[in-house]
Amino acid sequence: MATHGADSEVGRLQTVLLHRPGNELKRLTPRNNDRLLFDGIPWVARAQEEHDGFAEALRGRGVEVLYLTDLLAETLASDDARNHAITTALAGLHLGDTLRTYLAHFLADASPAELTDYLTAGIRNDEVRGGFGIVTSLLSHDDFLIDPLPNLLFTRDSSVWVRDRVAVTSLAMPARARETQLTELIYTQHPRFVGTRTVHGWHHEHVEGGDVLLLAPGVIAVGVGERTTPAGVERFARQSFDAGLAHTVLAVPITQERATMHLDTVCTMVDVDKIVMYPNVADSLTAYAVTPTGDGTLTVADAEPFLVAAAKAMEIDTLHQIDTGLDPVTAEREQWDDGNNTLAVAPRVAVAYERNVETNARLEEAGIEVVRIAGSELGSGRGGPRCMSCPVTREPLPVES
Ligand SMILES: NC(=[NH2+])NCCC[C@H](N)C(=O)O
Repeated sequence: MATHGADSEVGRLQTVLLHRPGNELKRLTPRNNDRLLFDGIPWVARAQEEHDGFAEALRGRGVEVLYLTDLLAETLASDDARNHAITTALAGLHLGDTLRTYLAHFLADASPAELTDYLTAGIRNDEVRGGFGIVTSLLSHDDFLIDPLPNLLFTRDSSVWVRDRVAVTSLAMPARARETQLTELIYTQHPRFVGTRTVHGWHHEHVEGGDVLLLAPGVIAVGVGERTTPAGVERFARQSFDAGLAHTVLAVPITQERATMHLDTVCTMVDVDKIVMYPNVADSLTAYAVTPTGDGTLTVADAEPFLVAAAKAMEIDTLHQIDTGLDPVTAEREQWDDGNNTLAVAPRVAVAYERNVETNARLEEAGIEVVRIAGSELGSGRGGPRCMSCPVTREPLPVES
């Protein structure tokens, strides 16, 4: 088993998990896009081109790019994994036994590549050639029997590596819940990952990877808002302490609304002690430091300004906020377009959407090298370079002497 893991947001990125957008995006219509968490209908071919540009930019920096669908298809070569994937995908109570039995046979006959496509792009009622019964008649022709997963694109949310373990997350929105069945399958059954120890899981309280920031080795910030719940952060903190993954978890309340669905929509680390932050929240963001007591209980400190609590936990003088100095309107526009959602490939080198001209200029003024990528179509799902990537391996940060 290769060694995987990450203990920061900025250690040199070695291996990353991406999902190249595919047929699942072709399922989006003006009637289902809200439910499927897209703000528009992307031009799929262009989204793929943009995504290929993203992957190339990463490879150009020496990063190994893994694709989720490749790993899934390889995983599904095993009968055990296939059976598991089929059973969980068909567990929904909307199917009924007649259709479920038909689909189970149909999917069992599919090749690993075909099955991967069905599991990610879904199956519509009118695409099925058998299993006809009362459910087929009463569902409408465009109802999904297996939901498509257009948000697989945002691999950050469906798993997160902390040190040498991977947390399979628990996604809050029904449109995304099934994603973690796939990441769990990959991490438990793909030959590359067999033996990896996991924490959390889709059956636990909600925690999404976009809320989890590895501020420094041993210090994890977790946003709590639309996606990660208070109970989710409690469970995650306890598990992280028990597994020796962290000594402090900072629970960071964020506004429960779409524009700030995850902590990484308002701030991301760009250096060991530098964070780019949406100016409109910078003054109000707070954190509760959660630490273990040793007897299994948790100590919760009073809320403090986020940057103060973070610096204390990280044992540094100051966590510097890159002051983008933007006026509130420009700041709000660029936040919406994921200007603060950068992916560090090394300390002081960050991938960002080219469209966020002002934020990028401020990053450069602060000494951060910005690797720009196109994202006009990718951005319609509301996610930037950080959301679209799950770091599997980062070089550990050098230990300060
Ligand atoms: N880590 C993130 N900010 N992910 C963005 C996810 C966007 C996705 N459409 C959703 O609503 O879930």
